[in-house]
Amino acid sequence: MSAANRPKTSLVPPDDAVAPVRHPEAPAPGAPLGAHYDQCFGCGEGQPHGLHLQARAGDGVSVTAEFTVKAAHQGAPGLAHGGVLTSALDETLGSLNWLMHVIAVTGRLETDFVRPVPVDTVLHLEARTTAVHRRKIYSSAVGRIGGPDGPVAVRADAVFIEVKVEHFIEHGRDEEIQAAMDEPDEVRRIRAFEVNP
Ligand SMILES: CCCCC/C=C\C/C=C\C/C=C\C/C=C\CCCC(=O)SCCNC(=O)CCNC(=O)[C@H](O)C(C)(C)COP(=O)(O)OP(=O)(O)OC[C@H]1O[C@@H](n2cnc3c(N)ncnc32)[C@H](O)[C@@H]1OP(=O)(O)O
Repeated sequence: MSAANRPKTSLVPPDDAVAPVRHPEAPAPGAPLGAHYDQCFGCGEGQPHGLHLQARAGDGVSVTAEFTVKAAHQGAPGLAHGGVLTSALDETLGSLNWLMHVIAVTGRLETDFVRPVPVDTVLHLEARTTAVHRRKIYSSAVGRIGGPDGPVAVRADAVFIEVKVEHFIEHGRDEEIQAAMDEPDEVRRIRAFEVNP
């Protein structure tokens, strides 16, 4: 069966899924994770059009992040675009894989929009990995408004799929791949993940 015809993977882990394992060298709870790629739309500091999300490690395999909705993120007048909020959730969920020293891409992501999010609102994001099954990583996130304990405005469930570094080298545009390979920090970061405990 081709990948395009495969039935959607359930967002509920199978019975023989296992608990996620925090890597011994993962940043301590409270420490910032830093950007995984300077030009990333979600977290890259060098990306002028990006969301500039900065995730911090939590306990176990969990993270927190804040995202301020700007005027450039509107869908309806004065309200955040749902796709932008989903991007913020995707990035926050994606950063969880860093705590396990696993390189993974989003396979499936489902968002519930619970409350409208006005411009200038700070979205307080929290995400956690709940289970791992072979290459599949199951994670969930919520975004609250009005403070870290405020009401939930968005929530999402996702399945990430573990990939090798070669995934990016094979599929990425040569120009950007070459530039990333010329960055010693980027290469060190990504190569460190190839050796798992
Ligand atoms: C030294 C140079 C460095 C260069 C790189 C530099 C930096 C890169 C660093 C980090 C970047 C990492 C991540 C980015 C982080 C955050 C950004 C947010 C995350 C994203 O925004 S990321 C972009 C959007 N994302 C994609 O661009 C994926 C496109 N897609 C594919 O590339 C393939 O489709 C793939 C790889 C997903 C699977 O392909 P495949 O052939 O490897 O795997 P296969 O088919 O064998 O499936 C194996 C098992 O996964 C299940 N499975 C497969 N596909 C699924 C799906 N869609 N949903 C649910 N489950 C799925 C199967 O059901 C099976 O499950 P089971 O084991 O139970 O049978």
